[in-house]
Amino acid sequence: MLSVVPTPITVRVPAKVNLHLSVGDPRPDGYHELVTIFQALSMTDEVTVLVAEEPGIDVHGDGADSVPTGPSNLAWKAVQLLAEHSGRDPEEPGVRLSINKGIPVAGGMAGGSADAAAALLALNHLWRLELGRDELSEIAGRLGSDVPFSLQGGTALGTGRGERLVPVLARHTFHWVIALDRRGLGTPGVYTELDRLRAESKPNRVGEVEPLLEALATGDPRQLALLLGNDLQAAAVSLRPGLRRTLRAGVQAGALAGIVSGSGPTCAFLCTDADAAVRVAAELSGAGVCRTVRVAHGPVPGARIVSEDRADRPTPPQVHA
Ligand SMILES: C[C@@](CO)(OP(=O)(O)O)[C@H](O)COP(=O)(O)OP(=O)(O)OC[C@H]1O[C@@H](n2ccc(N)nc2=O)[C@H](O)[C@@H]1O
Ligand SMILES: Nc1ncnc2c1ncn2[C@@H]1O[C@H](COP(=O)(O)OP(=O)(O)O)[C@@H](O)[C@H]1O
Repeated sequence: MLSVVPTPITVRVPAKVNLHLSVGDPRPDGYHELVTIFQALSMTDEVTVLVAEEPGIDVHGDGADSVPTGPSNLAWKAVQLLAEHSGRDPEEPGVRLSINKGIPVAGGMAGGSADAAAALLALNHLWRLELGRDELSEIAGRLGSDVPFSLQGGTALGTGRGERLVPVLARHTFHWVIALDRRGLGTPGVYTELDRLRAESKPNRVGEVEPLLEALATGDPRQLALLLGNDLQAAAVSLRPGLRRTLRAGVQAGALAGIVSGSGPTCAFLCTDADAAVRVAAELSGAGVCRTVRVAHGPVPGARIVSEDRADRPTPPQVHA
């Protein structure tokens, strides 16, 4: 018997940085109420989904060794949730995932969330579910607080756990230098450390978000640099004191400002323009304060299909006997 097998679908999905991250008190469900501004950056993962009798995941690229390939992989959880949602057997979804990591693992740049968002979008097409963005975003929010933003991309205001999003006007491109640390930091531990610090002293809190929204609208990186703020930074630095040196080194290298990205330990440095970012990156890599340095820009779009060769297209499909 002949059966037509849809060809694989690849989705490219961006990392994020939080330009503003205001963390409230813990809620009864253990999450913290946030007011955050996400920006999607030009560091990306690629996730390919393909129909396969033998389900599974393979992971390639930077940090692949520390990404789980079993059921705890967030992208696999996305496969199972979407299978369940669409009446398939979540234990036998009949697909393989191939993940190519360009986003640092456990770096505070939402790499796992990005892969989950990519898997949702790719399967929506592979399985021809035709779910709209709102429905996908609702499913994404059940996988993790950052997953809806990985789908949406651009620049957005996040509230609630970070999953309720409103797009933000940011007409200009901002240029960043990203300093990757040698080891990751676990997100829950960083939130717990912030609660601990707050119980014993009164660490500074970031201010209101409105001035930062105005700076984004003007597109002036100097104005934006003055307003970057992250309540989790103190907790990340407390757990990883070496980050203080990294943050200082980036500014000494010529960045306008530096910030810990989300729960860290990655640090993001805002630069005046693309040339300045290249200069800062070169100097920072020579300072020996981090594992590696990259240049990125934002905002960029959220998860999007970069290769699609569906059976209903004029190109011939693969045919398996
Ligand atoms: C800190 C942030 C900032 O954008 O990102 P990362 O730096 O980790 O990428 C996010 O809040 C991380 O979002 P995400 O990684 O999706 O977190 P989730 O899977 O939903 O939750 C993991 C754990 O983080 C804590 N958590 C997360 C979100 C939130 N608003 N309050 C919390 O306290 C909880 O301990 C939760 O059990
Ligand atoms: N697809 C995935 N990519 C990366 N990490 C994953 C993935 N699925 C599960 N994880 C686990 O999630 C943890 C957090 O990873 P990641 O999402 O990259 O960081 P962060 O939450 O700091 O943004 C990792 O330590 C890893 O064990």
